[in-house]
Parts: sequence; structure tokens; C-alpha cells
Amino acid sequence: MPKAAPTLTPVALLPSLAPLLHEWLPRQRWFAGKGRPVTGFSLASVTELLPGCLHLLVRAEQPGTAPEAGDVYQLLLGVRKVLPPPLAPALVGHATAGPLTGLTVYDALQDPQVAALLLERLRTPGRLGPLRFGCDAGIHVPAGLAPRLLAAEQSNSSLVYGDTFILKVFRRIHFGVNPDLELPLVLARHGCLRVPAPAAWIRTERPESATLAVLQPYLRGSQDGWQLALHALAERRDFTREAHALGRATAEVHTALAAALPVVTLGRAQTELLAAAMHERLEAAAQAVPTLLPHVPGLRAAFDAVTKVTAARPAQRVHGDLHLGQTLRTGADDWAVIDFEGEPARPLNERRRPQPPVRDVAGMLRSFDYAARTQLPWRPEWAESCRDAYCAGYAASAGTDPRDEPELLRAYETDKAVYEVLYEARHRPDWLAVPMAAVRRLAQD
Ligand SMILES: Nc1ncnc2c1ncn2[C@@H]1O[C@H](COP(=O)(O)OP(=O)(O)O)[C@@H](O)[C@H]1O
Ligand SMILES: O=P(O)(O)O[C@H]1O[C@H](CO)[C@@H](O[C@H]2O[C@H](CO)[C@@H](O)[C@H](O)[C@H]2O)[C@H](O)[C@H]1O
Repeated sequence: MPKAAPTLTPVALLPSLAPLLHEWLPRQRWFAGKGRPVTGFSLASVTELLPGCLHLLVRAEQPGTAPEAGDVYQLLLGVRKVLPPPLAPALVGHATAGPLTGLTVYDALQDPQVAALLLERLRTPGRLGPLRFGCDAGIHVPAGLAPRLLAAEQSNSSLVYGDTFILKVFRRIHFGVNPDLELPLVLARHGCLRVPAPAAWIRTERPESATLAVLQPYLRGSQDGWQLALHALAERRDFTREAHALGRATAEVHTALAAALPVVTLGRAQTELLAAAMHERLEAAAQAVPTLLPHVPGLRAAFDAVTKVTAARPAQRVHGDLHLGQTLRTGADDWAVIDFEGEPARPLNERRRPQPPVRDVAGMLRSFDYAARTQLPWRPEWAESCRDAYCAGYAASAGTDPRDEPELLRAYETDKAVYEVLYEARHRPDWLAVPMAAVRRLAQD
């Protein structure tokens, strides 16, 4: 890294980085703007986080969005003369212009040295430029834990330290309060043990306030619900016991959230707004993924049905993107729930709105269907029995059975399936058939 710090300003650095990011950024799984070219970049924030490691917030400009409203991504970029062979997969590119000319730029989260120093920085509260390091004084984070980057391709990047802590580094940054720190902190303070308690976090104040990373205890030896469900299916095993326990765990989280944060009542007008938002999302999804178009009238009927039920409904903070991959089995019938970020494609204020808890239930019901659809022969009865067991487990703990609100449940399932069509079209086109099968079913029911 050149020593002359004044050259590391956003304006000066851009000629070094923009050509490299053009190639590298759109190829990352967590890049949310797939399907639209990137026409330019700006650097919303630059901080020398560690020697040889820049912390950047990069705004990607894409057609259809004003340049100042483009998506913002968090990057930790290492700069070295030569990249040692083990770091070859982390290569972003070789700078040929600007202050980094002649240097190699790489994804520093893949560098164990940087990852180790990052944990060290997280162990004490403080600030560095716009960055704010916070921690829970009641949770001891030991020094020197060995880091490893999780191989799973996710919406964000996660580092596991010594199999005792996991640091989630958000990739697409949303300005405002991030529920993935907000809700686990609230739940921990209210004694809910279903969610790993945040031990430390990084926030920024520039260009606006945002949560950048969260460190939590790593649930060693746990297995995620998605993998467990796939194994059960592959071995033609029943999964209803697990589904029942998952229903209970979901209800416990909902009960704790309702006790800790405001619960509101949705009257007729709010229910109509809720349905209108579902219609809007469907319209946008059908424009982006035209295979949805023939099913639009049938799907709309599911949303309209909600407005015909006049009963007032309680709404509260929910998980917002609950699926099997967000659950970890920690013991025989013990489940933890993770990743309270909500659906990454939606604005934060929308994700943080109180919503009927059935929304999370619908997400999980979709997940049983997903799991069953990934294997041949397709076993609809496997998904059906899990869905029933999950609702029964939920009812046993919450005291209210989600199946007693069939219109709302169906509308949320439909809304989720539409979201999934868009998600798969953008991120995993080979999976598109999975939510499309649900779309066909839900449009005809
Ligand atoms: N506290 C934890 N203990 C053990 N594994 C975890 C924990 N938190 C996350 N993971 C693992 O990391 C993966 C990614 O975490 P997640 O919060 O879902 O990130 P993303 O938003 O990128 O999907 C999860 O699927 C899970 O396997
Ligand atoms: O885990 P994330 O917060 O990144 O959630 C996103 O990606 C999920 C896929 O990894 C996606 O979930 C969909 O696929 C799952 C199987 O991989 C399935 O269990 C879910 O039911 C299905 O929705 C999720 O929608 C998306 O937001």
C-alpha cells in the first residue's frame, strides 16, 4: 500500500479500482444487480481499516436507477505487490491506473491475516474514521481465534473464528437500522435463547448510518434445517418430528418479539394496503420474469381473498425471510433461528414494519415444498406432512394455529413464491422451476 495517505481519497482511488470492479463485482453471488450492466462506480466511503487493507463502500451505477441511488456494497480490499499462491482465488485484479498502479488488489476477507486482525479490532469498542466498533461487555471474545471463511455462497460473507464465533459481513449495505443486529439484540435482552446473541458489531456513519458486520457465537456441531431436510428426503425418511419442533421454535421467537416490541392491529384499510403491496410486487416480478405473466390473474385472486376477510389482525416484528436454511438444529429437538435480515431485496423500512406472524409461517411452508421439489421422484406428501406438523408445532406453543387463517397464509405463500421466482431468475436460474411449480399450483387453487 502506498504510504502517502492523502492519495487514498475516493476520487483518487477510483481510477485504480473501477476497471477491476467492473469485472469482479457483478460475478459475486451477493451482487444484487444481476441482469443489468454496471455503467459506473463511485466510492461512498474509504477507510484504511488495517495496514494493506481498505474498507470501502462502493456504489454501483446501473441503468434504470439514478446514479446516487445505486446499490451500495461493502468491500474489504487487500493491496499487495504480489499475491501469494494460496490467495489466488481472492484476486480482484491488477491496478493499471491511479495510486495503486502496479499493485495487486484482492478480496481481503479471504486473507487469514486480515481476518485475524479484524477480530482483534472487534474485541474492543472504538472508532476509526466513520467506522464504529461496538460490543456486548457481557460476552467474552478470546484473542487469537483462527479464522476461516465459510465456503457457502450466500447473500453475505461469513468468517468463522475458532469454531466459537461467526462474523457476518454484510455485502449489500442498506442505510438505516438493520434488523439482523436489531432483532437478535432485542431477543437476547429479553432472554430468548432461540437466537445467537450478538457479541460485537461494526457500524458506519458515512455516507449514512448502517450496520456493516455482526459477530455472534458459532453454534458448533449444528446442522442447518435445509441440509437435514434434504438428507431425510434422500433416505426417504419422515421429517415431521423436526418440522413440529421447528414450528415450536418459530412460535417462541414470535412470542418473544411480540413481548419485546410493539404489536399493532391491522384493520380493513391496512389489510387492503398489505394486499396492494403484494399486487405491486407481483406486477414488478412479472415484468422482470415474463414466464410469470400467464399466472398473474390466478395469483391476484389469492391477494384479493385477503381483503374479503374483515377480522382485525395483530401484526408484530417478524423474521421476514424464514426458510429451512435459516434454522440450525443444535440438539435432538432444539432449533436456533438465524439471519433476521429479512428479504435482502426489500427496503429496510418495509422489512422493519410490523407484519402478521403468518408471514414467517408461509416462508417455512414454502421451504418444505422447495426441499421436496429438489429431488426425484417428487414427493408432495412429504412436504404436506411437514407443513402440517410445522403448523401443529407452532399452534402448540403460540396458542394460535396458522391454518385458521387460510386466506392470509395462502396470500403470503403466493407473495413468497413470487419473490422466489425473482430471486431464482436473478441468482440461480437453474432453480427457477421450483418456485414456478408453486406459482402454477397457487394460481389454480
Ligand atoms: N451462529 C451460527 N452458528 C453456526 N452456523 C451459523 C451461524 N450463523 C450462521 N451460520 C452459518 O452461516 C450460513 C450463512 O449465515 P446467514 O446469516 O444465513 O447469512 P446470509 O445472509 O449470507 O445467508 C448459514 O447458512 C449457517 O450455515
Ligand atoms: O439465505 P438468504 O438470506 O440469502 O435468502 C435468500 O436465499 C435463499 C436461498 O439460499 C432463498 O431461499 C429459497 O431457497 C431455499 C433453498 O436454497 C429454500 O429453502 C427457501 O424456501 C427458498 O425461499 C431466499 O428466498 C432468499 O431470500
